[in-house]
Amino acid sequence: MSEVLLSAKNLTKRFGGLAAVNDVSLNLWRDRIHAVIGPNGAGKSTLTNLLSGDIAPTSGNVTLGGQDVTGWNPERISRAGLGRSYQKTNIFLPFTVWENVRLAAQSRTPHAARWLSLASSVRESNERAEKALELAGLTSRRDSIAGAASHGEQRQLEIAMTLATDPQVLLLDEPLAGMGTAEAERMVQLLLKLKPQHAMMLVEHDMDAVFALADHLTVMVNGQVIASGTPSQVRNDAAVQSAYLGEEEHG
Ligand SMILES: Nc1ncnc2c1ncn2[C@@H]1O[C@H](COP(=O)(O)OP(=O)(O)OP(=O)(O)O)[C@@H](O)[C@H]1O
Repeated sequence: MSEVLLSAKNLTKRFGGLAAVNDVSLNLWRDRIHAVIGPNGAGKSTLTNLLSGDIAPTSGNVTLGGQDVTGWNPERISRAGLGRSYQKTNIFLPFTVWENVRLAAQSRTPHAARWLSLASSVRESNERAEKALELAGLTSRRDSIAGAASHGEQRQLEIAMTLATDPQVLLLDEPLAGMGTAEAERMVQLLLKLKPQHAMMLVEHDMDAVFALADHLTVMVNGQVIASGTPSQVRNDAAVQSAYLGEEEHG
């Protein structure tokens, strides 16, 4: 039986008179990929920012692993088990792939242990980094300079850096953006591999990937959820077709 790892209830975020996210509720389950789709300006990034703590909601709340995390800062939410990959890259380009993942793993070490360089904490973060590198399929690229890696490998590296923080919930912002067919296919396989251990929310414009990957879809327009359900329920929803999918010419 799958479990709910993150639950958002009646989330609203207002910017002045604009409700960028308007009364949105959703659950993220372990072993399920939940895609959030919608046209530009629908509120997908704002929703992601609300879940990760990058911005605080005007009203509503977020529960992570059964704990109310509403209003917590991103670092505290990350420590509570939420990992987020950003559209804009966080990679240190002159460093190697390994060094980037190692730094991300180290950020999870308590400050005191970090400064004292406790052997056990160094060992622990090395192990987390090794595991993340392997999960992301980058072990053979560990000594490559990140800046010299392909676009697809850099996106894999971002996921490895997120995994190094040992998250239960993954928020992935357009992981397929700018990828060619082969790279996109590799990323799809990676996300499917990560699925059993994680609850995943995917914001993605690539509709083929969304329909190939998602177990559940939430469709947003103008800050509101206009439909939510399985891909086939959403695909056949008249409101979705006229508001969004029709424009994509998706069969
Ligand atoms: N910091 C802000 N201040 C004011 N308005 C904002 C702010 N952030 C977002 N908005 C507005 O909120 C609405 C939702 O924006 P958001 O970026 O969440 O949409 P989106 O679905 O992620 O779009 P895209 O697919 O283009 O990334 C837009 O009208 C946007 O202009």
